[in-house]
Amino acid sequence: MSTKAETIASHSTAVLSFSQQLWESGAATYAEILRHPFLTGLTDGTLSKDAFRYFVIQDSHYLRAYARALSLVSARATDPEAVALFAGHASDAIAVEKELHVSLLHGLGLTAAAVDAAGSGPTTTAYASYLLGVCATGTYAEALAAVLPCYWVYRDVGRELLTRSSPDPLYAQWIASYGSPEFDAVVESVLAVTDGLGSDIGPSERVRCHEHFAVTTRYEWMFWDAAYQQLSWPI
Ligand SMILES: Cc1ncc(CN)c(N)n1
Repeated sequence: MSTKAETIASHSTAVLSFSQQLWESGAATYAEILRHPFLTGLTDGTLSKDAFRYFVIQDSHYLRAYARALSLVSARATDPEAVALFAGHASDAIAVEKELHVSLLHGLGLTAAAVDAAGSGPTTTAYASYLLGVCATGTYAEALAAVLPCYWVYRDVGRELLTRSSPDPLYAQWIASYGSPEFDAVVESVLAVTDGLGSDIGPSERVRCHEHFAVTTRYEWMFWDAAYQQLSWPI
């Protein structure tokens, strides 16, 4: 039986691009994400507004941390185009929090003050801490592998959900934003940067990249699950 490192190394010599190799580490979780009742409830309109409210509030907190993580990815990049790409995405994450969430929050009867008062929940805090930890202390490739599911999972979920949309206008608005051609172009640019790194990465760093990708894909599932259950701090 081959070890995890040998399996990953054999993929790296196969025809798969680096991003496709990483995707394999999160593929089983991605299949579960599509089946999660939060997402099926978005498209059939049965998701409770309280669960969606929780999600939008927590996503505001998440996007603040995500912007800081992307700034760290930008600082670790050496290619000037990648530096500019991730710095731009960090700035965009702040803008998304302001624009998309302001309109969604308004539609949900929430205010920015309510978002601040709710604070970052347990799953948001854990996910954000993991991202920031890897981006601050890992290599550039590790940082990229950790943030990649945030782009890629949302793009693919957006695409998938767009085929079904939602009878609920607020849910349809959220689905349209991640299923848009503009977001697709953003994700493709990050996948191109990821694939450009593939041959420069050593075996142990490659294993860590796969671990980060698998963990943050799991956190994506957990983020929707936390909203579905409206998880709060136990103490
Ligand atoms: C939790 C989470 N993950 C990813 C995304 C898309 N950037 C998001 N808005 N929120």
